[in-house]
Amino acid sequence: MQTCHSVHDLESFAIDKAPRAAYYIPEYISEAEEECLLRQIYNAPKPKWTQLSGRKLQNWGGLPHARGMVQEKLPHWLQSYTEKVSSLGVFGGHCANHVLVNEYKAGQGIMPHEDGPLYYPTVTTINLGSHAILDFYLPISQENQNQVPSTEDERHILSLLLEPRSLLVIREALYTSYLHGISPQNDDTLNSTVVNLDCCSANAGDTLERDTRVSLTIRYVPKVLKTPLLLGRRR
Ligand SMILES: O=C(O)CCC(=O)C(=O)O
Ligand SMILES: [Fe+2]
Repeated sequence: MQTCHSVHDLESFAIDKAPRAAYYIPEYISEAEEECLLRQIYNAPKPKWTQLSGRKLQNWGGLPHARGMVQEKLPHWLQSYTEKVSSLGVFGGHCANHVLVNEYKAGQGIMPHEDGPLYYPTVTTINLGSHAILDFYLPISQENQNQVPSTEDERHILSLLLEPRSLLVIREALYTSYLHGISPQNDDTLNSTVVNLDCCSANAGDTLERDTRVSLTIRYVPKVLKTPLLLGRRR
């Protein structure tokens, strides 16, 4: 297995058939690390979970906000992964300070969306438990609505298979100019729109049954505020 310690090493994991830039590293963490992460996630206090319509999530590091994020210290079990991923140099020399943990049961997903301007324009995802198919779409905007097809199917440009223990990195135009989402299904048939099968253990034509998947989306929020607690201490 190739090792990956810097942006330079990362280039060898670039997915050529995707617009710039997607990187996919299979078996980025071990089975023991995967188990340990899942144990920590499910050991978190119940109120840490927020139930949304198609998934539930844990937010770590603070709530991103236009005025700045009041930063919260990451727990040690996440800190080691934010450091490991940041050492790839994907956050412009900064260390990731924010992690969303998403849990999807079979049949759940996330609507096509952009991650928005509060984050540094790179997202890194550690995949746990079960696979997902991440779909990318051309967005519709005021300016391009006449040039872009109207149905979601027609705007779909490609998909990526995310297998358990892999790392995905999305940045540049693929991050800023496309939408991404996961459709709410119980299984996925791997067709020719899945462009990273060369690097996966599953094969074209396979149908993969979904089980519970947990993703860690690790990001850097550039705008942070000093904590009110610290400000309050000044005399
Ligand atoms: O679970 C995933 O891989 C996608 C999550 C996502 O798009 C997000 O948290 O913004
Ligand atoms: Fe997203």
